[in-house]
Amino acid sequence: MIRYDFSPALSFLEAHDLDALRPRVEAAHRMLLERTGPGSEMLGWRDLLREPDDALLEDIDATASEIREQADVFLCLGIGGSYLGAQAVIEALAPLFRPPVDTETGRPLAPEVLFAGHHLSGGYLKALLAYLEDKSVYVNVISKSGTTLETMLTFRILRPWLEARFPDVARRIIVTTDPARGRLREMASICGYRRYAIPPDVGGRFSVLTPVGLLPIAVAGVDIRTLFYGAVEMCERLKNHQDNPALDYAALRYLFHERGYALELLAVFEPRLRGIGAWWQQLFGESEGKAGKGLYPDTVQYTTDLHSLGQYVQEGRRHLIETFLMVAREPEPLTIPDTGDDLDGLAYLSGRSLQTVNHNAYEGTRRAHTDGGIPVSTIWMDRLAPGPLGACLYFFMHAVAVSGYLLGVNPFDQPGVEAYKREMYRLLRKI
Ligand SMILES: O=P(O)(O)OC[C@H]1O[C@H](O)[C@H](O)[C@@H](O)[C@@H]1O
Repeated sequence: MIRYDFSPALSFLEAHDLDALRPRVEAAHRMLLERTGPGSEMLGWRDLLREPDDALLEDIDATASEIREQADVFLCLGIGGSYLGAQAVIEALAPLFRPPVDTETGRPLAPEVLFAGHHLSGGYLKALLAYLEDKSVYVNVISKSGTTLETMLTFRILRPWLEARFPDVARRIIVTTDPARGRLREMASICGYRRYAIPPDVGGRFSVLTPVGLLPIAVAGVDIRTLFYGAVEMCERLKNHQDNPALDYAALRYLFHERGYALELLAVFEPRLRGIGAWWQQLFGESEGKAGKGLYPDTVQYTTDLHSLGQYVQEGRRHLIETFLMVAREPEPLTIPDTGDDLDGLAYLSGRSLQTVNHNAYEGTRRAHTDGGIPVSTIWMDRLAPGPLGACLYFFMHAVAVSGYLLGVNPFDQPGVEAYKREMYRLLRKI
């Protein structure tokens, strides 16, 4: 379900570079599989795929069905890995605009899934509260630590608002947090909120296939079982050293990192994949950005960004590599009509699909950027559907673990994130 084509990038390397790196790539891969690398206590994101908990998937689906029945809005409070995975999969697979409506009742078939607690904007939250007025609201408070300021402050503001409007408020608040510790866990126990557990050995940026991502994704109407088992299948496939696209991707990134490249652009041609890019940025940035190492991860959405950043990518500083994330088979094509005239000079495209034009835009961009001195490679997902997307999520998680080990860092911790928090709390205690 995932194919990685790195042939264009090879022209920027010596013939033996990849083969010379192979033993180190396999050693890094063995570290992951045999749990001998740094951070091996945090490999729950693989274990939950190797021993699927079908009862949990069914429970999440049952809760999601209740929420889909009862709620107009499902509000997810979380930041970083506690919302990026859910947002990414929902953006990729759920209806793009308003959810479909029940033809008899006129009610939307699914609630709007909205996000908050991912910043400290008072204006945003005031506008959101006004929007939620007179709506049936369920809230999922998601925090592994149970102490993250943005999430918990937002919940502090929302709690009285919910209590004033919903007599069954305890039923409408679902907490996803550590099963044994943290303030949020205690609050849920004291206030009688329903709880889902984030496995202690799964880090936030690796938690999309736990209840952190799966409950919001299920509420949005996405088939979480097929998503989950797409990842299970990919986890099984990537156990082999041979014919392993995740190892090839990790190796290519490492080779260019060692040759002084500083950034990686993940380029998508489908706006629905922009959220996957944001999730990928945290996954790679937070896993590799340590000890002065790591390619800075950035996401671009083409062809849109070719009209704003295309100049830089084509002729700016040659310090970036470009990885395209493409969908091989598009859903129902949109055909360009024959308008009976050629006023726009585009009559020659009549009868072709817009998807065909977009794919040719990709091919043209790939060639131009290669000619412009950018090492380009492409990750192909065969369809934009739950199974292939689950495979894609696991592909990136597997690749970043191996890539982090190649860099000689622990891919599963994030000590640097505490620095700004220390400064911020020092100031907050003085206000
Ligand atoms: O889930 P939480 O504990 O609230 O953490 C949410 C996010 O913030 C932390 O500071 C880390 O940088 C992230 O890895 C994490 O996903």
